[in-house]
Amino acid sequence: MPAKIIDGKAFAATVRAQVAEHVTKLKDAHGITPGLAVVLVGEDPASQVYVRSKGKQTVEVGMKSVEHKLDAETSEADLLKVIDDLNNDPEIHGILVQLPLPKHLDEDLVINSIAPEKDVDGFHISNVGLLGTGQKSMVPCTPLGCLMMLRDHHGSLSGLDAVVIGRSNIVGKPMAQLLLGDSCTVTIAHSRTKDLADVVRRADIVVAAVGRPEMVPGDWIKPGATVIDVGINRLDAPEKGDGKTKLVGDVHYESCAAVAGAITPVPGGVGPMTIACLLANTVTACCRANGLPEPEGLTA
Ligand SMILES: NC(=O)C1=CN([C@@H]2O[C@H](COP(=O)(O)OP(=O)(O)OC[C@H]3O[C@@H](n4cnc5c(N)ncnc54)[C@H](OP(=O)(O)O)[C@@H]3O)[C@@H](O)[C@H]2O)C=CC1
Ligand SMILES: Nc1nc(=O)c2c([nH]1)NC[C@@H]1CN(c3ccc(C(=O)N[C@@H](CCC(=O)O)C(=O)O)cc3)C=[N+]21
Ligand SMILES: [Mg+2]
Repeated sequence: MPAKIIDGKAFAATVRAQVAEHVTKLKDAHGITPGLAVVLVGEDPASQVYVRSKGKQTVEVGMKSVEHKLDAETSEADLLKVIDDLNNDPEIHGILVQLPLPKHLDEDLVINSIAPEKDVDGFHISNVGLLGTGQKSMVPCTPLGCLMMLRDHHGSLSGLDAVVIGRSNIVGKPMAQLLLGDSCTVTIAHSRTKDLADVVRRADIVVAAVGRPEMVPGDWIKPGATVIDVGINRLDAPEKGDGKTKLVGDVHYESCAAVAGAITPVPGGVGPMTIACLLANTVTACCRANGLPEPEGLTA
């Protein structure tokens, strides 16, 4: 039987509808509008597309959207000043600094300068520590989106073998924490892992977050396993015409879909869920800032 395709685009639309409903409540009952600020340093075209689509969706769910575009040579002091102003702005409940930053800027320092309660990416050391100790935190958007799709598909994840390929601070590590929190037996694989194929073959759940186009072939997948493809790789697609490109994930979709029980496509899988979870985190942050009840089912 071919795999069930987990439709992240449709799922994200339902998450955004829940966010929009909660935003309306906040406005009508309390006169509060959640606000999200996105800070982009430099002119990476891919980041610009992504920032634009976040801004558009933020407005569509009824929230305030602010974009700070700083040039690539911005000094650390100037960037920290922008963040400090946003930390102190009562109309801003969420702050996202688009990564990666230009090399002259210290990413850890910059991220840790965001007020933890406004850190809707969940990258601040304080949120990382809270998540790792099972306390209420801001949960990173991409892993949260993956978790929502996994819970929806499986019901309970308890006791399942999960393999996360990739150990980055923004995807792999927090993903592993969330799976552990849902009582999976978790393995984190990376570039030094021996016999990756054998490790992946044991998994009921495979999350691929590597950044290598189509590197996971179908013959690594246990029949019936769930495959979550986080990878976003833009490749040239001369077959579509001159200068055209296409997006592919970190798994080889066709061969994996032939053996998996369920799989997320690229595009239309994890990506849209990431943005929806960013909006969800912003509403959650706004509710916490105002001592109001949080939307249910929109965090881990
Ligand atoms: N859909 C979405 O919303 C998002 C998608 N992404 C995408 O997810 C992917 C991963 O992103 P990110 O976590 O930031 O990437 P990083 O480059 O930060 O991390 C990649 C990880 O993959 C590991 N890795 C590299 N090569 C191999 C290999 N041959 N075998 C096993 N492991 C390997 C690395 O291991 P080591 O640590 O040993 O070097 C590292 O831990 C990218 O394609 C990115 O574009 C990212 C964020 C959001
Ligand atoms: N501070 C920070 N937080 C992030 O969450 C963050 C970041 N920096 N830097 C870059 C990565 C990447 N990322 C994506 C989110 C959505 C899509 C997405 O919506 N993708 C669509 C396709 C978009 C297209 O066509 O290009 C899809 O998969 O269907 C992709 C990638 C978030 N990131
Ligand atoms: Mg990275």
